[in-house]
Amino acid sequence: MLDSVKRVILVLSGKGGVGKSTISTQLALTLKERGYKVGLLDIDLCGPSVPYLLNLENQSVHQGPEGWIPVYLDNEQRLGVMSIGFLLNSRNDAVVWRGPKKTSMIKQFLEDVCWQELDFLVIDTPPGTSDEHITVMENLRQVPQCGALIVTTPQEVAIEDVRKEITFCKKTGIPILGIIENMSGYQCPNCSECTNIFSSGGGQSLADIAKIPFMGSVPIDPRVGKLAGQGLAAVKELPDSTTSKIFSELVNILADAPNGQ
Ligand SMILES: Nc1ncnc2c1ncn2[C@@H]1O[C@H](COP(=O)(O)OP(=O)(O)OP(=O)(O)O)[C@@H](O)[C@H]1O
Repeated sequence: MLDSVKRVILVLSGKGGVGKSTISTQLALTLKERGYKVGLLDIDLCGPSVPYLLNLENQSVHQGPEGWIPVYLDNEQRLGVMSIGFLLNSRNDAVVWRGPKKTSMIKQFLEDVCWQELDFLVIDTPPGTSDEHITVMENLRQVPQCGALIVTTPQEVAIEDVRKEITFCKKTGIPILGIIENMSGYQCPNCSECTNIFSSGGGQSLADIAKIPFMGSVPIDPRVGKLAGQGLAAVKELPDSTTSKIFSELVNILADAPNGQ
């Protein structure tokens, strides 16, 4: 039920393991810390990591009279979460489904979850451009305030795949909000110095070439990795970190953007 959702942010990546779920969860947590009502929908059917990242692994989803009731992170119900992970018996269960079954599950996720009134719905997608993406894009096309945030790492191979994501968004008509680079160098937790382990500046130069806003570079910060599994926001726990600054700025941009673009 997306009628009660003001803005949808689709988080995409060309490759797996670039930190898309970390970015999605930290974005949702930052929005919640700013006082927004937020939903986080994990449509990575084969590798749902959001329940783990928010320390909600033992929770399950309940069926209410009007549809599925999301799992809430907090008592005030400011952050609701829906993931296939809540429907599996164990973290080790594998979803071995063909396209049509995946498609109908995603449709259910988009149509049958009672989100209540939401300021933002953040959707964490699987890597690449699969059946799940096509289904979600087709269903979101009617949502006027919907845009995609593309996550990449600085390496050339990841950047190459972002080009495909850009083309995919253009073909499916979803506006691109911007590119965010993750794992951009290693930030030492002791001295805060940042070392570029991979190449640097790839996300920024691709954004310049494609004329897409660049939303910032999140360094590899072991403290951010540790927040995973605890459902904690970097903006609250690590207020002086680069990661915190990037997410604060990202939320400023998203909050100010007219029509979500
Ligand atoms: N900026 C960061 N600093 C430190 N660790 C990070 C950072 N970003 C992600 N990680 C860690 O990298 C691993 C992969 O991140 P994540 O699960 O978010 O990637 P993903 O792109 O969603 O993966 P998949 O494609 O498999 O769903 C996790 O262990 C996460 O804690």
